Amino acid sequence: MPSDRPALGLHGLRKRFGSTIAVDGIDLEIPAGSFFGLLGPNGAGKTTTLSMATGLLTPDAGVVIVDGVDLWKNPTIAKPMLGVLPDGLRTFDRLTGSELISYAGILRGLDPDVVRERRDDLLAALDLAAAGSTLVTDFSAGMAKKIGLACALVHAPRVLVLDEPFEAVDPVSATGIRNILQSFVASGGTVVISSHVMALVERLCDRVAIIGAGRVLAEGPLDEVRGDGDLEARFVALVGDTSEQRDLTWLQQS
Ligand SMILES: Nc1ncnc2c1ncn2[C@@H]1O[C@H](COP(=O)(O)OP(=O)(O)OP(=O)(O)O)[C@@H](O)[C@H]1O
Repeated sequence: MPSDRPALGLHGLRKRFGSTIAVDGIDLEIPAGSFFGLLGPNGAGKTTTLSMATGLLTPDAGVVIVDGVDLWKNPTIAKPMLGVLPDGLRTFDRLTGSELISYAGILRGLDPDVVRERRDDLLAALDLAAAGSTLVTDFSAGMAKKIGLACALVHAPRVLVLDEPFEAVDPVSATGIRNILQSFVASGGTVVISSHVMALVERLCDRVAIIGAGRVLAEGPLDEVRGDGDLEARFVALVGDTSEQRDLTWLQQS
């Protein structure tokens, strides 16, 4: 059973890169057992937020609490509770997919026999048989995403934080990933994803947050955030269309 304690709490998170304020005071509580969607336009601060929430990027200010443990004060206790799929993080590209999953498992302190068993399960479940013996450097974008997901899952963490897990993944694989994540949540696990695909978020997530310019614009149960319309309409209403309207007449073919 999920506990009453939030699986992940972000309190007053801030991050600035030079003159760019990427995250401007984000507060979010993600209940245990929820499937949480983090939405926002390009450059809204999703990746920066998730990087700070998972110990990959030091916040300028703020606190991250994983199941009651302060991540930045007690990383050795908090980090093993997380399974993280970062966005575009470089990895060891002279390893095969299979070796990379094993490495992730060993790094988490798992017994080698357990690692082997889980690695084979993950390669099969994520349809990664070919990637198992392919060097990371030769991966397609979708293969890299799926191996990254396998590395995030191998130690059976309590909380999965996945930055755009469905990006570049084919529809059959996406169905497999959806099934894995949904049964993880049904068993009491917590999933946080960022995504630009509204239909997917509406289908999977029970809670969402929409962020813009590094701030939370709306947060809560999916039905409350989207209100009477759909999520895309709410997203556009909150974020606004900032693109300049121009007719690209030079693009017209006749
Ligand atoms: N390492 C960095 N150095 C400088 N600026 C950065 C860095 N990382 C992010 N930014 C800036 O911080 C802001 C937020 O970026 P971030 O990648 O968090 O947004 P995002 O919501 O994940 O965007 P997208 O949907 O396009 O992936 C942007 O203005 C970006 O240019």
